[in-house]
Amino acid sequence: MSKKKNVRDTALQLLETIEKNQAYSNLLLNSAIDKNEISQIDVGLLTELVYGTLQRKMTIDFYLKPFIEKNKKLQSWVINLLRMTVYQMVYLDKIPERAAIFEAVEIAKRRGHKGIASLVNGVLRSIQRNGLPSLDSIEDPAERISIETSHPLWLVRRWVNQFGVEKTLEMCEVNLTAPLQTGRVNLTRISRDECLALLEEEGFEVEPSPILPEAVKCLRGNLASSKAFKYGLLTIQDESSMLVAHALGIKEEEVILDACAAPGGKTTHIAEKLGNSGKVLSLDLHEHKVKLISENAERLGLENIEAQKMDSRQAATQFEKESIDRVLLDAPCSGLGVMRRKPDMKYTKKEQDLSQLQTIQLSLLESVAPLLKARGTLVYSTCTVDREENQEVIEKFLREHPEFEGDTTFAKRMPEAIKPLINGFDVQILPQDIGSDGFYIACLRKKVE
Ligand SMILES: C[S@@+](CC[C@H](N)C(=O)[O-])C[C@H]1O[C@@H](n2cnc3c(N)ncnc32)[C@H](O)[C@@H]1O
Repeated sequence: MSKKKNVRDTALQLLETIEKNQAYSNLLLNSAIDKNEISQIDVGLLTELVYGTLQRKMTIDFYLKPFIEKNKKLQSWVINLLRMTVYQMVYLDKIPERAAIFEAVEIAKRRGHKGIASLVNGVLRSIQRNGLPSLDSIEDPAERISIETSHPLWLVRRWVNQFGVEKTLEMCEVNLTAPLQTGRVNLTRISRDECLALLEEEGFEVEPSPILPEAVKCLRGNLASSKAFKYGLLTIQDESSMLVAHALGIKEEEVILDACAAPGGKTTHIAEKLGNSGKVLSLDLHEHKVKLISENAERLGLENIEAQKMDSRQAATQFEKESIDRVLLDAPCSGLGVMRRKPDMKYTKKEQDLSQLQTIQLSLLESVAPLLKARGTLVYSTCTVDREENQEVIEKFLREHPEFEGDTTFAKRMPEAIKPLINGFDVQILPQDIGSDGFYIACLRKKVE
């Protein structure tokens, strides 16, 4: 049997690669786990060390600031080692502080030399002895939230402007928690109760969601490894994403266009709601992603999906005008609503990214709008929580397109838990609202001319 790597060495290596190459933490972590380099019992700790250190990076850097300022030439691996160890000392109850410090000093000896090991030991012992500096000295509320919850200041200021201090703090705090996995039962093949029973038989701890009739919450286990998933009875999907197919108000036999469809989470839900009748035209820009839509359709036994590679900004030239009953534009976006799942995103996103995205979002809407039949429904959605990509896009689109209006009947199609959040014909769900990802949905209708 090959010798397994030390879990903290591996975590440190991943933290460095993520920082240097701006690599995605989830992909790197999965690949390290798949390579089977660390022992199975260390998988949980590796995930905790990498995600936790990333999640709390700005707070930890505040604690480490005096030491880093005093030792300006510290190499990046030493800083990451200190971060990872402070994370264990402050946030992980199960690891005794002295054990965390001992492991850090051993790594410093292995990777550096005696001098570095002694510096690491000195910094960590000093924190252990003197405690952490207080955040009370930070007077500005946005700066305080930024350091306390480890979110970039530009983003916190933006959110404070849009949602106020209280909601921003709540959102940032929820972003630090681990998300619950949810699944969508394929009701064309099995009832939710039957699916729950199958999952329980396999040892999963699951319960029905009180929000949507097809949703299940997974409290223990990874649904991706279940037989229900393998045999196409289940899709892993956040509940906020499931709302989209409800917003569309689908009727059997209709033709629905999903303009940004990969990997097919919403396309397959729409196809299920069509009861395998009608047709879903599913487009995506990238060939390899289109393949994912087809694979998911096949796994779920859905035969009413036509997936094809297309730049949907050209869709108006590829399909007949007014030929589609309902259109979904689940637009490419900044993903600020799913930060819980991708902590590295907090440090790589730039404010200017948001306005560039608005241009793309508007041109996609522009292109799909003529394809819709009169009285047809157009749903625009994103997994972000920013006005510039959400309400502003819809306001601009409606200003340019008098043939469209907000569809206020949309509220009737939404579950009770969402109704208080609805603002006429759109809804901005924040991650703290119903325990889902942050998500935006607007529902428009084409008028009869
Ligand atoms: C938010 S994701 C879609 C998620 C998908 N609706 C689901 O539920 O699984 C946005 C998708 O838009 C695709 N995309 C971006 N620009 C596009 C374009 N111009 N035309 C078509 N697809 C595009 C991306 O490749 C990405 O897969």
